[in-house]
Amino acid sequence: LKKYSALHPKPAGLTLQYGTAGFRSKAQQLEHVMFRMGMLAALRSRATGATIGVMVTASHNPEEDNGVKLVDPLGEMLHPSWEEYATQLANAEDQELQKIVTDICQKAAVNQQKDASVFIGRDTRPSSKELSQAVIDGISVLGGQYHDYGLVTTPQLHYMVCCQNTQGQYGKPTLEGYYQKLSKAFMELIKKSLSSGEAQRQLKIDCANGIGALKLAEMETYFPKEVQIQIYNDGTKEKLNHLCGADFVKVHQKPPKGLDMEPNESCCSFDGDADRIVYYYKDTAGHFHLIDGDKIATLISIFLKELLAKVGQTLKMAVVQTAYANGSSTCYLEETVQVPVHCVKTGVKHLHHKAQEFDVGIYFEANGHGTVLFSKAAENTIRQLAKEEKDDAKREAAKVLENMIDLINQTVGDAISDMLVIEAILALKGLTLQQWDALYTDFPSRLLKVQVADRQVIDTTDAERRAVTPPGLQEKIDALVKKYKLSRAFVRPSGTEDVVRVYAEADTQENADALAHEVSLAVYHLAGGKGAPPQPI
Ligand SMILES: CC(=O)N[C@H]1[C@@H](OP(=O)(O)O)O[C@H](CO)[C@@H](O)[C@@H]1O
Ligand SMILES: [Mg+2]
Repeated sequence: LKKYSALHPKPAGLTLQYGTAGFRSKAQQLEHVMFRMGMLAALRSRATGATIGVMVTASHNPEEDNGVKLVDPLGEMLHPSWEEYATQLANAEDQELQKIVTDICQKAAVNQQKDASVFIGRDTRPSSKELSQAVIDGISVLGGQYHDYGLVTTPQLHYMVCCQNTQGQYGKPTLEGYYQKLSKAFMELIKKSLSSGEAQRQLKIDCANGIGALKLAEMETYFPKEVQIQIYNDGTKEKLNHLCGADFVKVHQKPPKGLDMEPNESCCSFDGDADRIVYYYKDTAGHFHLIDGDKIATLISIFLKELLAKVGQTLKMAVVQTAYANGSSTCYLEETVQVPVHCVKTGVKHLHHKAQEFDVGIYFEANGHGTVLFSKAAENTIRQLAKEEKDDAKREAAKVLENMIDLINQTVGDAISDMLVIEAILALKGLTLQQWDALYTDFPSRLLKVQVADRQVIDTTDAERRAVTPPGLQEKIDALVKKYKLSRAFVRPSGTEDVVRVYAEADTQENADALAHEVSLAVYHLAGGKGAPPQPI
C-alpha cells in the first residue's frame, strides 16, 4: 500500500467533498482520489459480494476537469451510507491510509479474504486514461480483480454492472449485448409505427464532443434504416462540452455550436458522458424551443398511462421531480395527465430511490437526466400478459410495454436509451416535436449562481425548497416572491460546484429575471457573498 500510494500522492492540504455525483475537480488534483476510489470499490465489492463499477468522468464539466462515479451492484449510484467512507479515504493523508482502510473494514463488516471484482469505464477526456490506470492500481493493491471496459458512456457501465450481478438476467455484460438489447426492443416498437405508414424519422444529435458520439457511431449499424441519425460535435474538431451539449443548451436556452438547424428539424443534445438528453427545434420564425427533462417525463407518463389502461392493470405509477422542475410541468402532470408527482432533493440518487417505491416510477431532472423504473412485480405481470393474454388489444399493449421495459435503461438515466424511447413514442403516437412541445407552456424561469465564502452556511429543508439557515434568508425570499405574480424561488448550495444556486419562476421572463436577481442579492448579503455583488441580468 505504501509503495503504490506513493505513486499517486495526495497534494498536501487538499480536501475534496463527495458531491451530488461523486468527486469532481481539476484533473491534476485527482490521481490520489482515483487510486483510493479503486480501493474503495474493492472494499465495497467485498462488502456486497458483488461487482462494483468505477466510471472516470466529469460529465458536463469542462475538459480540464475530471471525476469519478461509483456504481453499486444493481447499477445504482453508490449507497449514501458509503459516501462518508469515500470522503475519508479520499482525504486521508498518505500515512493514514492503512488505518482508514482497517476502520472501514471494521465499520462496514468487510471480509478482507473475500474476492473483489470491479468494472471500470472512462469518458474521452485527455486525462481519463491515466486516471483510470490509478483506479486499477487501487483495486490491485487490495488484491481485487478488474475488467476495464475502456471508453464507454456512464450508463453503459451501469448496465454492465447490473448484467453481471444479475447473472445475465438484465442482459449480456458487453457493449454488443447492450446494443443488441436496445436495438431489438426499438425495432419491435418502431415496426408497429412503420406498418402504419410513418415517414422516415430524422434526428440531429449534438454529442457534446464526447463519448456519446463514439458509442452512437458503433450502434448505428444496429438501427433500422427508417431511422436516420446525424451525429454532430463528435469530438474530432472541438473541445468536450465547449459551447455544446445538454447542459449548455439547457442553461443557456440556445442551440449548441456546431449544429445547423433548419426550421422544425428534430434535434437533441447529449452531455459529456451521455447520461442526459434534451430535445429542441427552431420554429419557422426562428425561435428556439427547448424540450427538457420535464417534458420528456410528461411524454413518457402519458404514453405509459395509456398503455397501462389498455392492459387493464391498476399499477401504481408516479413521477418524481426536483424543485428545479418547471411549475407548469408539475401542474400539467397532476391536473391533466392525472399522475401523482413527488418532489425530492437534487441528485439522481434521490430521484432513483423515490421512484423505486412505485410499480412504475418515472423520474427526470429538468436538465434531462432520468429514466423509468418498473418494479419486479409489474415487470412480471406485463411479461406474462404479453405472452398469455387472450384479448388481442390487451396483449398487444402488454407487448409494447414489454419492449419499453427492455428499451429503457433502468439502472440510470441514459441519453441513448432515452432517445430511442422518445423516438419510439413519437413514432407510435404519430406526434411531431412541435405537438409534443405544445402539451404545456413552461413558466418563465431563471437559474443563477452566486459566489459565497462558504456555501455550507446555507442549509435547506422541504426537498431543498426552503432555507433554514442563515437566519433571515428564507423570510427575505418569501417577501421577494410576494412581489411577483405566479412566482416561486429557492436557493441551495450546489453539490458539484463551489456556488449557491438560485432558481426563480414568475409570470414573465423579465419578472423571473428580476426575482432571481433580487434573491441573488439576498444570498450575497446574508450568506457571505464573495467578490462583486451579483449584477442584474
Ligand atoms: C440545477 C442542476 O441542474 N443541478 C445538477 C448538478 O447538481 P448541483 O448539486 O446543483 O451542482 O449536477 C448534478 C450531477 O450531474 C445533477 O444531478 C443536478 O441536477
Ligand atoms: Mg452526465
